[in-house]
This record gives sequence, C-alpha cells and structure tokens, in this order.
Amino acid sequence: MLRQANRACMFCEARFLLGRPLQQLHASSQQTRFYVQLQQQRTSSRGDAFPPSSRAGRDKPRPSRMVLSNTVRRPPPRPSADGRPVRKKREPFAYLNRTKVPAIVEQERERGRTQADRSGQRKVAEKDGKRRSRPTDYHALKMQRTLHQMPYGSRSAIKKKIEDIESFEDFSLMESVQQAVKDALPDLEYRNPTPAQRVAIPALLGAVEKRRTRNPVQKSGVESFLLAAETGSGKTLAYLLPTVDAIKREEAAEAEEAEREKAEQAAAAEADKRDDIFAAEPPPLNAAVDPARPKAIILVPSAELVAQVGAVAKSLSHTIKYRAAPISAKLSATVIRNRLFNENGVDIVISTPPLLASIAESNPNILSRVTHLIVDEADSLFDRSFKPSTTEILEKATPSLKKLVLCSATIPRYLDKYLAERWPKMNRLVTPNLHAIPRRVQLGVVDVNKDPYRGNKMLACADTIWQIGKASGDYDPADGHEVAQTKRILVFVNERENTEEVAKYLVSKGVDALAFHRDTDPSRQAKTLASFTGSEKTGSDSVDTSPAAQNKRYLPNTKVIVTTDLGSRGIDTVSVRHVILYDVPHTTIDFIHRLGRTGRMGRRGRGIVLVGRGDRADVVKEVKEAMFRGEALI
Ligand SMILES: Nc1ncnc2c1ncn2[C@@H]1O[C@H](COP(=O)(O)OP(=O)(O)OP(=O)(O)O)[C@@H](O)[C@H]1O
Repeated sequence: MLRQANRACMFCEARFLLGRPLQQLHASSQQTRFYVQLQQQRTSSRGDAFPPSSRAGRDKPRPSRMVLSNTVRRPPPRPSADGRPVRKKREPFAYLNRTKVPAIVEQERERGRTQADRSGQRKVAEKDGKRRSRPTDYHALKMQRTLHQMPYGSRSAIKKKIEDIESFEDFSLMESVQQAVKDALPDLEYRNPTPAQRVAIPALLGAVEKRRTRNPVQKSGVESFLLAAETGSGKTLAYLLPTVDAIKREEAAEAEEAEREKAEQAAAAEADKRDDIFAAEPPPLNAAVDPARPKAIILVPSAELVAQVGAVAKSLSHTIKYRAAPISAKLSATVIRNRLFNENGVDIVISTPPLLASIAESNPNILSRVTHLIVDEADSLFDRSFKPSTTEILEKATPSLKKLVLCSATIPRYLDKYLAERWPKMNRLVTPNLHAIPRRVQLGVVDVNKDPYRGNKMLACADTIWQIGKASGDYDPADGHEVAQTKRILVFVNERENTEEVAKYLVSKGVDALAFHRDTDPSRQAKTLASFTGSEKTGSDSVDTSPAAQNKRYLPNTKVIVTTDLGSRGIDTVSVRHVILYDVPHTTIDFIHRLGRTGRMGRRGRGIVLVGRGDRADVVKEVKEAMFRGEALI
C-alpha cells in the first residue's frame, strides 16, 4: 500500500527530498493528503506500540496493536543511565507535514495544559459553592479600571453574617436613640435596617463596648473604620446613630463623674466647715459648657450635603437631645458664629473641610475635644483638592480622637492604597453590593447618530425629556402608590460649561430646566434642589413661574436639573425617577454616583445614556451588561 502511495505521488516525493514542507506545496492534492495520513499513521503506531523501553527487550512478547494507549498525555522520556533524557530516534519522515517550529508547538501545548488546569480549579471552586471573582471579562471596563475589587466569596460571607439582623431593636443602641429613629423618621418605623446599617452599626457599637469593659482608662490610639456601601443605602444613619449613642453614653458617664466629684467636694467642705467655722463658702461649680468644642465632627464635600446631613442630625436631636451645628460657606459669618459659639455648647459639627480647617487655624481649641471624626464621601475628601484640609483637621483632632470613620459608595484604587499604608489595621465594613448598581435601575441607550437626531445631542436630550414627561406615572411598589405627578429628571454633563448651554436649549424647547453648578444663584439652587430631595412642600409645584412656561410648546409637570458631579455626590434625590447621562461618564465611579441618584432605598429608577460620536459605546454596553447581571462595575 505504501508503495502504491509512493508511486501515485512521485512529484511530491521529489519536492520533499528538496526539503520543502509538503503540505504547503500540495494542500489541495487528494493523493498527497492520503500519503500524509498514511505517514502519520505509520509514525504514531510505531511510537505507541513500540516505546523505547519495550523495544529494548525485543525478546519479550509484543503488546497487541489493539490496546488503547494510557499515555495520551505523554510523560517526558525517562533519563538514561548517564542522567540525560533518552531521545526518540527520528523517523526518516519525522518532519513531514510540519508547519510549525517544534519549540512553538511545545509552548502552545504547555499553555493549553495550564488553561485546562485553571478551568479544572474553577470547576472545583464552583462545585464548592464559591463564585469566581469575575464571571465575565469586561474588556472596555478593564481599560478604565479604577475601583478596588472585592471578591464575590467575601460578599457572600458578609451577606450570610448580616442576615440575622432584622430590626433596629437588634442593635444595642440606647433606648433614646431607638426612639429617635422611630420619632424623627416615622417612615422607617416599619422598615428594617439596610445592609449598610447592619454591617456598620454593630461594628461601631461593638468597638465602644469592648473598650469600655476592657479598659476603663482611656485607651490611646485611634480606632479606624471604613464603611463602603452602595449609593442610597442609608450610610448617614449608619454612622450617625452609633456616634450619637457614644456621645450620649459619654455624657452620662461624665455627669456621673461630676456628680461624684461634687459629692466628694461637698463632703470635704462639710468637714472643713466643722474644723473652721469662719471658712468662706466654696465657689459654685463651674457648670458652663465649652462653646465651640464639639465631640464629633462630620466632614462632607459640599454645602448641599452639609444641609442634608444637618437636617438628619437635627431631626434625631429632637428626641435624643444633643446640639448639632451644620456650617457651610453659604451661611453668613454671623450664623456660623452663633451656631459654633452657642452658649449651650455644641456636640456635633457638620462642615466642609476647607471651612473647618480655616476656623481651626484661628481657634485651635475647636478640635481639642473631638472623639469622633467622620469623613463622608471619603474618596472625594481624600482626593487632590480636599486632601490638604482633610488631613490638617485629622492631625489636629488626633490627640483626643477615639474613632475615625471613613464612608464612601466607591473605593478607588488610590484610596484603597492610601488607607492600607496610612491605617493598616483599619476595620473595613463592606456591604455585599458594593460597586454594583441595583437591578431595579434600568439603563436605556439612545444612539444620537441615528435618525431622527443625526448627531444632535441636545435635540436627543430634549426629545427624551419630552417622552418621559408625556408618559403616564409609574406604579412604585416601594411607595405603594403612583409616583408623584411632577417628574424630576437629572441630566448629567461632564463639563461645567455645558450645564448652562444645555439648560438654555431645554428651556427654549419648553422644558423647565435649571443649570446647577457652584456659581448658580444659591437661593434658586436651594429651592430647586429641595424639590428634588423631597424636602419641599408638594403645594409649591402648583404655580409655574419658569421661563419655559412662556413657550408656545411647554412641557408641564416636569422639572429638570442639568448638573455635573456636584449633583451626583451624596445628595438624596429621593423623588428622582429618571437620570439622563448626557455625556458618557469618564469613569465607573461617575457611573455609580450619577445613576445612584435614582432607585434609592428600594425605589425603581431609569437611567438613559446618550451615546454620540466619540463616546465610548463599548463601555456603556458593558455597564449595561453588568447592571443586568447585578455585578459590580470594576
Ligand atoms: N433603614 C432604612 N429604611 C428606609 N429608608 C432609610 C433607611 N435608612 C435610611 N433611609 C433613607 O434612605 C435615603 C438614603 O439615605 P442616605 O442619604 O444616608 O444614603 P447614602 O448611602 O448616604 O447615599 P449616597 O451614597 O448616595 O450618599 C434617605 O432618604 C434615608 O432617609
């Protein structure tokens, strides 16, 4: 048969003798293929049936050709007597049909082996109930990878740990604090603590208890915490409740101590009086409180957040009785002074870092009694612009500081690295859904390049708003009723300069829109924002005085704010159902914060991203996919 094949393919053989690869030359020839197969068969059957070891003992009976090989993944050849590996003898046609360098073939084989090993390990891990840290590869997102990654295994473990906590009563909070949650926030009476609160409150309280029982003398050193939880998950209450609890307990302990001292002094005076009847009356105890020496400081990045956190702190203080002073550069100097230097003292100061740092420069005593320092939106407050003033306050407060709590919905890699270096023993309190946008928020994409917009983004934005405005109200199970008639839409742009331009265009199209940035008129800004955060009375919507109302075509019952990152950080826009991303955000951090203004606290929401020329459509696609799967954005 071999002879037949040789004869039928004389031309090929001649070429082979010249040393040219046969397959390259005659891949189309049927006869050649037959010849090649025959040669391969011959070579492999020799190799399997007569391995070098068995060929050595030719007198032994030959194994049957029909036995299946049990060395398909061939082991390396055994070393010879002198230690060198035994080389397989080359067949005359051994290099026939080779199109690759043997070394490369071996490398590829090795790579295949390691991949197979990895997939084997993955299967075992999945069988054990462990999920892979990243089920899908997001190529576009990987390129802008900025966020710290958290393995899915740890997320499941945290979920399991907190599932037993069902109500606020499960926390060892003081009775007055428990009552304050019910009185000040009646909506929460029937709600359970959020995952952020379940993770943070016991940890922050636990540390207090441990310290109190272990060592009555004040322990030196600061206990540091990082609370990382998704947007709209109730982080404010998560840090505020344990802080107020600690302040009140400390106050009670101080009062007890003062009472004891007073009793001792009275007893001593009584004894002195007995000894010396002419002794003067002891001076009355100085019961004056320290003005402008708070026990807790809460730092936030904007004046709007100062007002928001201040409102929550004040509402709790009606029941718990403590003094909170929210101060920001938007308030007059007199108001700031009155709040800080209140003759009844102050317990909690809420401020932006630059303002407090400048006050601390002229009044260093303001930070001398601080035991709790909370840095909300920590990723912003430790970035380049805020870092100097934040660290200055931190350093000045350190001598008396007992607890440092950093809080954020996004932990960028630079922050993670900085924290690991600065506070290596920091307690990290992380929720299972960190860096994920909840599934109840849907993301729609508008291709601006297609008809009818043909690249006109402003037109696409106005049209999208009109469509939302004209659609009938949605039923929201979290609210239990139809969403409010007035629709509030947030439009996010990347550059501050574009806010005015886009808002102006929308007004010209009959949309009640307002640009919101640092230089906007503060009174108008506060009024508009109040209607978005739900702090405004519903009746105020009735009179429409917006410039858009003068248009021939006017979209009623729809309010729009065009803003940048300023509006995306921490502002509790509970009444917002729609967010339009006019520009594709630069990073996943911006995606998380901007889309986080809707779908807060169990509500539903919708994000619409306008993708135009030059925008990263691949990033949008992957964000959409990750949101659909409920996965974290890397
Ligand atoms: N346990 C709870 N049940 C129901 N609602 C709650 C609960 N805790 C807080 N809330 C409400 O949830 C909303 C969001 O809270 P908060 O602003 O603290 O979220 P956040 O995690 O700080 O958000 P962001 O990351 O965007 O700053 C608030 O309106 C608050 O009143």
